[in-house]
Amino acid sequence: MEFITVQGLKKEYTVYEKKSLFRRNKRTIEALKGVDFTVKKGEFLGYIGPNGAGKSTTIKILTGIMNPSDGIVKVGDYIPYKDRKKYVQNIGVVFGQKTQMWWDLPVKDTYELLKGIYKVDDKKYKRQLEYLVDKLFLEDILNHPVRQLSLGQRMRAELGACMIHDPEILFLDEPTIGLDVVSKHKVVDFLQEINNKGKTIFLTTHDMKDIEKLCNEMLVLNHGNIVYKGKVDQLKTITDLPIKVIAQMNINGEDNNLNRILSKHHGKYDKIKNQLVLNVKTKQDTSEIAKNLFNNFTVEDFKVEEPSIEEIIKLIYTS
Ligand SMILES: Nc1ncnc2c1ncn2[C@@H]1O[C@H](COP(=O)(O)OP(=O)(O)OP(=O)(O)O)[C@@H](O)[C@H]1O
Repeated sequence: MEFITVQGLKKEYTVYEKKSLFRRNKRTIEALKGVDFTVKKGEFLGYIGPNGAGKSTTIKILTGIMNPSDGIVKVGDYIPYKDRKKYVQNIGVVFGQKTQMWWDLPVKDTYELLKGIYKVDDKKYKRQLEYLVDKLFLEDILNHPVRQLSLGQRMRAELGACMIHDPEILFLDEPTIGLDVVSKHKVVDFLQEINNKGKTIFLTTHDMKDIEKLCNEMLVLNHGNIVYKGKVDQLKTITDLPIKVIAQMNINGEDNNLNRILSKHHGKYDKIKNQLVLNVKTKQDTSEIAKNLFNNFTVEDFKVEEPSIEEIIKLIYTS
């Protein structure tokens, strides 16, 4: 079932640039140029793109903060920018670079204010708070003012805040930005846990490791257009970046079999390091090569290196 539907989404910003004391130029920035995608209920979607691609603009429109210039946007039964008041009862939002909590209040007071704003009944609030304290390790920070928290503690508190009303969907804009490894683990594990429980998550991040770990689907945005949508692991099949086969093996003199492998797979044999490096097109090729090498040579070490998601993304961004 589609939960989010976006069709032909466009957003233009008008900016004025000062030309002289009395004159200014009007310029239109096309931040989104007709974006289409759907997100299913329970999906964990990674939304990525280089700086200025239009990710924040999309999130602002999806969360009802901003109107689109054109196109259709539907989340559940709502049109975010039209039904804003009712709509926000059903969503949770975290902007990693901004706090949405009351800076001077203890975390718990913010939660209680949110309880009132979202009209969460006492029993449900108590249950949800217990759950969040347990899963986000909030016990020690509940009574601390937000301004005293470390970035990692604050992010856990923010995630708790956006879950007080137990929304169906979360929009997270860079929730792990600047976090150390331990804090990041806690956030990532929590997101995995709530997605396993059925929450739909729309995540923007520059961190490919988070995307690989968490997301089943991904959208890649570049210059206001979607340039890839599909499974995270399938991304590896859309570029022709080679798979590297690296073998440690000692070869004396000329060997016709080796020469054939080298020319077929654009490879090199380094006689000083005793190392063979091949650039292979498909995974099937790698098992054939392994068979051939192990049958015909003394192979001390053999490894296959697939292109990383970072390399693929870099290629997509620059093409
Ligand atoms: N309020 C605004 N007024 C004018 N131009 C804007 C405004 N907000 C964004 N833009 C422009 O729209 C384009 C898309 O910006 P957006 O912030 O959505 O990108 P982004 O993918 O979120 O980038 P980043 O990763 O740097 O946050 C950029 O060219 C940006 O300069």
